[in-house]
Amino acid sequence: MKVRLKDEVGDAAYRSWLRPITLHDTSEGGVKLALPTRFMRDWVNTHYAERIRTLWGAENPAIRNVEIVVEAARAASATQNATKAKAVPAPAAEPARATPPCAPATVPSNDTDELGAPLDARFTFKNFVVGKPNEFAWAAARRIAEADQVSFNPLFLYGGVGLGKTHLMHAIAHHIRERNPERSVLYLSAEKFMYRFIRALRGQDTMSFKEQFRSVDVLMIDDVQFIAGKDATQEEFFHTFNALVDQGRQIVISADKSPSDLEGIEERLRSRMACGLVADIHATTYELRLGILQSKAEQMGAIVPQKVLEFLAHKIISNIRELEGALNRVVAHSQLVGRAITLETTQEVLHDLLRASDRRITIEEIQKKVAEHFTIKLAEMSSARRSRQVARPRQIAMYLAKQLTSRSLPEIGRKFGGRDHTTVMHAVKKVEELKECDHNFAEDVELLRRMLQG
Ligand SMILES: Nc1ncnc2c1ncn2[C@@H]1O[C@H](COP(=O)(O)OP(=O)(O)OP(=O)(O)O)[C@@H](O)[C@H]1O
Repeated sequence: MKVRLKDEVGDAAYRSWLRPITLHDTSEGGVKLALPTRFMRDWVNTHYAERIRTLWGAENPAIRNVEIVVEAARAASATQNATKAKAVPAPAAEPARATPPCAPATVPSNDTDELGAPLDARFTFKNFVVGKPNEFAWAAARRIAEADQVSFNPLFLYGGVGLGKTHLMHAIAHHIRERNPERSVLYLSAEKFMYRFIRALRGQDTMSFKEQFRSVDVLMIDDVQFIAGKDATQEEFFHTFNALVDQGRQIVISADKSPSDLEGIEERLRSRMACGLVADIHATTYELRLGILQSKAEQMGAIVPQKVLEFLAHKIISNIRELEGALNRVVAHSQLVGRAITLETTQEVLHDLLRASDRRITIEEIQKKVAEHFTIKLAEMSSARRSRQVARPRQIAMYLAKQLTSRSLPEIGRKFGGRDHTTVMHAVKKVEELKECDHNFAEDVELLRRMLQG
């Protein structure tokens, strides 16, 4: 039968799907054929089962029932590998996330596989402070973490830089693993997904890539905006996504924008990503910032006067990562010099940060100043017009926004008529190139910078 099938489906498909089939057991009138993973079983069931039954029936008329199953022993080891694979260090090629100060780092693992990315042990629900800006995302994340059955698929979390998307994703993974260690949870960045995919393509090993990704119970992909414009990776992700949803597995995705605002992502993938629950995390409020500072100080076992916490919550408003960094600096300084934390020492230690936040230049200010300087309408900063007369000042404004504010590329792009982060990147590069080769241009940009910095 296998020879016949090989002729019919071709060598590659045969090697991928049919050669691994083994005879599981036979009973009167029936036979069970086994495959090592659920994904392979489902694939063979969908694509080849009918043909197998016909051929089997022709060769063995007494066999009326052919069932395709997952062989327990091999399946268990496949699942175990997938489960273990998630908590291992990222390969060197994956740019590491900045490790926050005092970080007790990641959940340890002895595994050598490198499918997923490590989880930060501090990013739990217990350590996540809930407030108005994030309560919806938090509630959705808890629901996913606590549910035994998929209620909405995928969960799509989005929000600005450093507002807690990764923290919530790790919290979901920790919670599921604690409650149900049997469930395989795979967390990784979209960048790492792409890296793994390219490696599989190069090594002509896409079969095992597909198998690994499609046999997990929960797949979590962080910063999906990274695959914007990466067509092959999107295609693969699209199929992985569909295969998992079809099998009733949970998917959680994060991004810096909502699915409908993601540029460079194919329409069919965007609409798939939007069809579950989309939950956003808004910019922080004073109350949330204060709550987070209190919680972080407590976790660090540091005595920080309430006045200092309130001062920081008022002053550091950009994002939670920066807020946390400021508190870490104040506490570290006090421990190193052996002095209690006061409002004065805090101002001293953070003088650079506070000066920047006192005179925080906004993107709107930059747009206005640049538009005035080049005598174009302010609206051109966000318009779709591409003539040099308006495009160049727009690029300069993007460049200055990158230099003079702490906004991320996607945030800057949003302020310029919802442009993609790659457009901002291109603008920054272009202005840098022009500054190098055109002295007058460089002077113009420098003048604008000085005017903005007062
Ligand atoms: N509600 C919260 N409670 C406690 N800590 C928080 C909260 N939100 C964010 N943080 C902390 O802020 C830092 C940045 O959060 P995180 O890395 O999750 O942001 P992000 O939204 O994924 O950012 P990016 O867009 O850069 O990927 C982390 O140290 C995280 O623990």
